[in-house]
Amino acid sequence: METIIATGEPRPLIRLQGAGVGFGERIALREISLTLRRGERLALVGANGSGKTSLLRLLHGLLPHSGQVERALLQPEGRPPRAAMLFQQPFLLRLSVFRNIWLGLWLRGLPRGERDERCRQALACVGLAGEAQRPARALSGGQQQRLALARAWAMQPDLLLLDEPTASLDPSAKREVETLIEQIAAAGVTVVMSTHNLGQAKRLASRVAYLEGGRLVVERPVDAFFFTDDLPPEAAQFLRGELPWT
Ligand SMILES: Nc1ncnc2c1ncn2[C@@H]1O[C@H](COP(=O)(O)OP(=O)(O)OP(=O)(O)O)[C@@H](O)[C@H]1O
Repeated sequence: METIIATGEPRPLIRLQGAGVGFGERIALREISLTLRRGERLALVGANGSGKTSLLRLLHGLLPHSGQVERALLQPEGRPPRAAMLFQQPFLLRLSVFRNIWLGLWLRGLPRGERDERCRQALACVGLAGEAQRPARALSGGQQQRLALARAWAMQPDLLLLDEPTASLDPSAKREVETLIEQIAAAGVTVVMSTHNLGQAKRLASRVAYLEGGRLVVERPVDAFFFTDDLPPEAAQFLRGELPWT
C-alpha cells in the first residue's frame, strides 16, 4: 500500500516499513525498514544478489511490494518526491546528445523555451555542451554516463537513484562521475547509490546500508559504519572480504 505522510522537520522523503519484494518464488527483499531524509546520501553495499537493485527500484516506485512505502508530500506543490534512476549501462536513444535530454522533458510536458534552456544548462553542467549534436551512442562510456546524469538532472529530481553508476568506467571517468554526483547531492538532491566499491561509498555517502539475502542488516552514518568494531558479524566479514577499497 502506498500512502502519503505529513511532512515535518527534519523531513523524511520516503519511509519503508516492513517492505518486501518477490519475483515469483524468489524473495528479493524482506522486511525492509528504512527512512530516507532530504539531502541524505545513502550507499547500498552487499554481495551480488543481496537486493541492492531491487531496493533502488522499490524506492523508484517500480515494483509491487508488501509492507508500507510512504512518500512525503512536498510543499508548496503538494506532490510526492520526483525520482530519477541511473543504471550501470546508461540506456541512450539513437538520437543526438541534446535530443536524449530534450525528449524526456518533452514527455513531461515542459514548455518549449524552458525545455531547450534546461537541456543546455544540464549539458554545460556535465561538461558536454560541445557534444550536443553528436550521436549519443558515439560517446565514450564515461561521457555516456555523464549524459545520463545530465538527463536525470534536467528532470529536477528530489531523489536520484544510482545503480553502480561507475562500475564500468576507468579511474578518471569514475572520478568525473563521482564529482558530478557530489555536485548534484550538494544541490540538495537525496542520493541513493548501490556500489561494490567501498572507497566510493566512503567518499560519497553520508550513510551506508549493508544488505544480505534481501535483508537490511545494518544502516548507519558513514563513520559509524566504517570506523567501528561493533558491526554485526556478517557486515564486518563482508568489509574484510572487500578490502582493499579502491
Ligand atoms: N526481474 C527479476 N526476476 C527474478 N528474480 C529477480 C529479478 N530481479 C532480481 N531478482 C532476484 O532478486 C535477488 C536480488 O537481486 P538484485 O538484483 O536486487 O541484487 P543486487 O544486490 O543488486 O545484485 P548485483 O550486485 O549483482 O547487482 C536476486 O536473487 C535476483 O536473482
